[in-house]
Amino acid sequence: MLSDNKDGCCSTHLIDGDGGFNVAGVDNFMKEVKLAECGLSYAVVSIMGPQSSGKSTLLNHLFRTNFREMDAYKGRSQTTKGIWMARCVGIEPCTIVMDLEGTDGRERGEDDTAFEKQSALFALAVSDIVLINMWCHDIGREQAANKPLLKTVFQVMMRLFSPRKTTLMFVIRDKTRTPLENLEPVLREDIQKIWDSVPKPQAHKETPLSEFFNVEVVALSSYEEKEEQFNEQVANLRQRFFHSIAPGGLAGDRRGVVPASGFSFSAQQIWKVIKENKDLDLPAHKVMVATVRCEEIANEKYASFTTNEEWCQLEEAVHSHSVRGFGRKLSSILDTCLSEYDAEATFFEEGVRSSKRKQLEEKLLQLVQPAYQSMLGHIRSDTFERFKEAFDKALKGGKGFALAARECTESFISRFDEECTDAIIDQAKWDSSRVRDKLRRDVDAHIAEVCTAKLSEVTSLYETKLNEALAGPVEALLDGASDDTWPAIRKLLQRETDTAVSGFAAALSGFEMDEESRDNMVFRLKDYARGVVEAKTKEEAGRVLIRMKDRFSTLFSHDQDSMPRIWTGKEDIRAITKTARSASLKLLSVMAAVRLDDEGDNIDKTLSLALVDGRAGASSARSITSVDPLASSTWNEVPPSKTLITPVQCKSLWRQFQTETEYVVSQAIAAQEASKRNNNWLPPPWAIAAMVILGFNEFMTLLRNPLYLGVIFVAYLLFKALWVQLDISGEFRNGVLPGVLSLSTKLLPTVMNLLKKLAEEGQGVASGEPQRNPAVASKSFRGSSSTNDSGDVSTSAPSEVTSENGTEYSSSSLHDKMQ
Ligand SMILES: Nc1nc2c(ncn2[C@@H]2O[C@H](COP(=O)(O)OP(=O)(O)OP(=O)(O)O)[C@@H](O)[C@H]2O)c(=O)[nH]1
Repeated sequence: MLSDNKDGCCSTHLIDGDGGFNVAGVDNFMKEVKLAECGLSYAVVSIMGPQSSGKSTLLNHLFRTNFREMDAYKGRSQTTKGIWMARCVGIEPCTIVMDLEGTDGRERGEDDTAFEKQSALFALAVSDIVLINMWCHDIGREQAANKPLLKTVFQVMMRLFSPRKTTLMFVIRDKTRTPLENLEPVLREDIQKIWDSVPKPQAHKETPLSEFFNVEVVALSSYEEKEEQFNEQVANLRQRFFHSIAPGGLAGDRRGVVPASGFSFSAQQIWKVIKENKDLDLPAHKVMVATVRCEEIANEKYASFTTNEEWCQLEEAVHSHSVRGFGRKLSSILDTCLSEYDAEATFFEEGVRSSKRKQLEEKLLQLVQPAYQSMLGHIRSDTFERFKEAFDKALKGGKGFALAARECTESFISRFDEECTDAIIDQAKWDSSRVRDKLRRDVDAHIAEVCTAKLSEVTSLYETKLNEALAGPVEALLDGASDDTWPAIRKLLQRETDTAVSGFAAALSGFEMDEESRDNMVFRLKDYARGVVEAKTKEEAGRVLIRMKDRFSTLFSHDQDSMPRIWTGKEDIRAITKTARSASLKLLSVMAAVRLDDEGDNIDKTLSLALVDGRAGASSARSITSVDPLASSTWNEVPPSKTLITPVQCKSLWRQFQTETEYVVSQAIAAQEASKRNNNWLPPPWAIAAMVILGFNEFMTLLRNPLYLGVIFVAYLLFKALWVQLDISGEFRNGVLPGVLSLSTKLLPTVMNLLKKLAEEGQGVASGEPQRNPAVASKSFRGSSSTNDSGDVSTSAPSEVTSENGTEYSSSSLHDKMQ
């Protein structure tokens, strides 16, 4: 029910005739006249007076409104029902005027809940200026129509806890010739009388009327009879409503005024209280209105913040990555939101306004906090990742570990602080120290992890170096076991350890470790070096028997020039064996214990005495000295931790060694004897001399008759062929009797075969085919091959035997037999 005229006046039914508050109508009216934007710069004027006393006519002329007026020709009857509201046209600041239903009407009752009283109280509560319309002729009259009205006004005024000072403007209508100067005192006297007659609460018993009201009086000519004058006087009166709220203006003290945006709610609540017939506490009402309105504004601003595009984008972005200028952007959005609240709530009661602002701020900050935490999380993880990269780069660039760690930590923690400052929301001032602590912990943990990895890298590097520098040489030194082996190993260990330790200490210097930790690490490296030597020695001790056999074999089968030995019979096999065994025993004694601490021991002597030197006499003295020095599981001077081969094990190993080398020695002895036999093939010199002297005649006969020589030569060839065919020397190798038996079985077939071959060859000669003598060819071939096999052997007849035997006696053959 909103009406508008062409002049821009807008009016609405505020309260209908049944006392119903037109909420929608008022809200529409407020939007239409943009009342909410007025803040405190607005005034409310209301008019009350007897029914059909020309109120609407006056208001329409005074404020250019469009209230319904009674048609003059229809007679006096009620036109205005309830309360109407309109905006005054052309009056600044915005002035709202309310036209109240006329009093004294026959339609309403007289009790306290009468609409007349309720609307009067409402008008007093919300208006700055109340116009009281009265007929001029009612002034001074005892039964005047305005008296009950004034009584009502003064009575309801008491129901306001802290009444505001309202301007009561008495508008005298249809003024007579009596000038206003004469009328006014009479009117004021009437008013005073009514004030005095009104029962007042104890607190206001003595309070004068002027405490509650500014009383103004104006008189207007009759609109119906002197319209021109009426219009002129109304125009003058209109001037008084311009800037009515300014100091000294027509409006009252405006103590209970609520900001324009809260007008609708305030009016509604006041009407509600009045309808419930309760007293009106305006200050409390003001606070209540402020509370409700500020909350409404705050909720509105909160809602508009949640849908703010800029904020939504920022929130979405910060979920996935860090946003530059996050704090600045968010602070600005929050600031705008709070400023808007401030602007709208500025005229409401300060205490309420601030507390609601605080609540709004808290709610907003609660809303944005996850985004801030997310931002801090991004800053932390980004900083940490960048720290790791920079730290790695610094280390690769050769910077000392501790220095790099210190510089990178400082640099990235301060970068984190900078970025946190960038993310700080002005309104919140949240503390980022917990996230900073977490970053610090992550950084420290990473440094510790890298430190451990780098230290183990450096350690394993130097351990590898030590391993390379020690394992091979130690093996070589142990292989050439002698009295100097352990001194040499100790020297090698010392030298290599010193080299490694100096390099290791230099590498550790960058870590700036405390002295104790560094010493511990150096100590562990030294220990490792010893461990390498010990492990190598242990490994070699595990295959000492093979080493001993190798050494024995090498020494036994080779002469001083490392040439393979040929057992010609001149060698002293016993001495050679003893030397080789002593050397092998040295190997055993060297590997029996780890001697890195240069503490003398008698292992070598004990072993020599027990196994080599003392052995000759041992058998004879066995019955006398029953104590075996090797019958023990520990060496006297060596702790068990350093013992690799116990005395008992040495003994057992030596027995095994002897058993396994015995065959080689016996083979050598056999070879030597065979060699001796071969060398003794020719008869002794005296026999040769006897043969020459005694066979001189036969020799001369042969010289004289060459035919004998030819026969002898043929016989020799036959004999030689038989020798070769029957392998006579081979057959007799196993003894005389087996040789004779074997030859007797093979002789006849071989002779037959030989004769057959000769016959075939004779036949070949008879048929005139030139043919080589196969026996000669065979001999020539075998002779040359045997010469090749024997190498430097040059004896003629026995050379083949020697050469064949010589092959068997060579060092390699001996070795093969040992294996
Ligand atoms: N005598 C006289 N009559 C007037 C004056 N002004 C208006 N009227 C007449 O009084 C009658 C009622 O005028 P309204 O303006 O409707 O009066 P009202 O007080 O608004 O009436 P309700 O709203 O019903 O209480 C109309 O016929 C007017 O012409 C005036 O100054 N003097």
